[in-house]
Amino acid sequence: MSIEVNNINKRFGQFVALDNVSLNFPSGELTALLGPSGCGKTTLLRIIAGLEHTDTGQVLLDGDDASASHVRERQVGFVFQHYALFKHMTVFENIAFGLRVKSRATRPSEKEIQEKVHRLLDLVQLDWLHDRYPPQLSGGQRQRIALARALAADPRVLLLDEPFGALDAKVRKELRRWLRRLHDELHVTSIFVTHDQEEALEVADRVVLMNKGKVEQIGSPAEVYNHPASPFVYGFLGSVNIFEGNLHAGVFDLAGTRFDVAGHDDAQNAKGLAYVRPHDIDVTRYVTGQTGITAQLNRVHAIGPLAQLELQRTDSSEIIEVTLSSERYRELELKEGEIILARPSKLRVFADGAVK
Ligand SMILES: Nc1ncnc2c1ncn2[C@@H]1O[C@H](COP(=O)(O)OP(=O)(O)OP(=O)(O)O)[C@@H](O)[C@H]1O
Repeated sequence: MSIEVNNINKRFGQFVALDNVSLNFPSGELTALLGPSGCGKTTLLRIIAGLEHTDTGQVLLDGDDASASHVRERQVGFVFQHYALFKHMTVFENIAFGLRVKSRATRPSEKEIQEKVHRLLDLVQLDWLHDRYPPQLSGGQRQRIALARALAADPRVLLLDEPFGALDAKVRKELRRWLRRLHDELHVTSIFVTHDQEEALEVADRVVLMNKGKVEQIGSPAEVYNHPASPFVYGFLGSVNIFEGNLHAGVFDLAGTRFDVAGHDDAQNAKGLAYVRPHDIDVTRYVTGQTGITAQLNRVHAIGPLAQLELQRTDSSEIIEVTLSSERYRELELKEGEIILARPSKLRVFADGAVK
């Protein structure tokens, strides 16, 4: 089922939680809603589910206005961070619960319930735990059971609100791969809320980046990571260095090095801010007369295939983060404390006024 939200506005008192949000969630895709705490992700999810009303705007499910339809009619499955499984029921009965409470006319037979629950337990690879009680499960197992329980009702949409938020890093990683595989099998339209950028980039078909109740960017994980549309997205997805420079007629001057930058032809001696990823900076030993940002090499952290360098500009106290391959770092034979030159190989410039 496809989901469309149009011009959604939502306030809590004076606080604007969602500011004119319009989005499309294509059928069968797994979309991540990503953004910092309080940006409105959960509110949007609850509005789609029908658990929260909008002030203005529309939710369309498969093209039909859902405003009048009750939560139950929307056929939405939920998994939350702390999903309350019934502690006094076995795993099997937890999953069967939604089927058993159906009205007599729609309730499956006992045989059908048995078959369906075992099928779901197979799907989440936990059939061997069917007669355990929730307190006898690990956190990761509990979330997989929660997902099986959400799937029991044959939802047309699956909404997951930080489903792995309470688990430790290693289990989170395993579970997000597992979720991706499960999604590839089932293809239920799914929306996944997270504030963890790595999780969103690894799991989702598409990422929606939100900030302060607004959508900042929508795209595939590669698009949003490689081509951030705004300074916020740059800063939120990975580390970034910000350099101030002069922007004039399509040229950005950074400490004497000039870069042609697209989209700024009209700029007249304006202040610009260049956003540069740590791996898009090269460094060389200092040579008089060569251009580049002069900096002192403060510290190096070289473990594994990458070397992380911390530099301090000599003309200000600003710190620059640089990532090199360990091989390149060894070739350079640099020493901590040495003065070196840093040169961005790729940058994206925003006029100062565009930076919020
Ligand atoms: N029922 C409510 N009453 C008042 N304010 C609310 C209510 N629900 C949410 N808010 C506020 O709306 C904003 C958005 O909340 P929301 O839960 O959607 O954020 P979020 O992006 O999911 O954040 P988190 O990652 O912390 O869960 C927050 O500032 C929150 O305090």
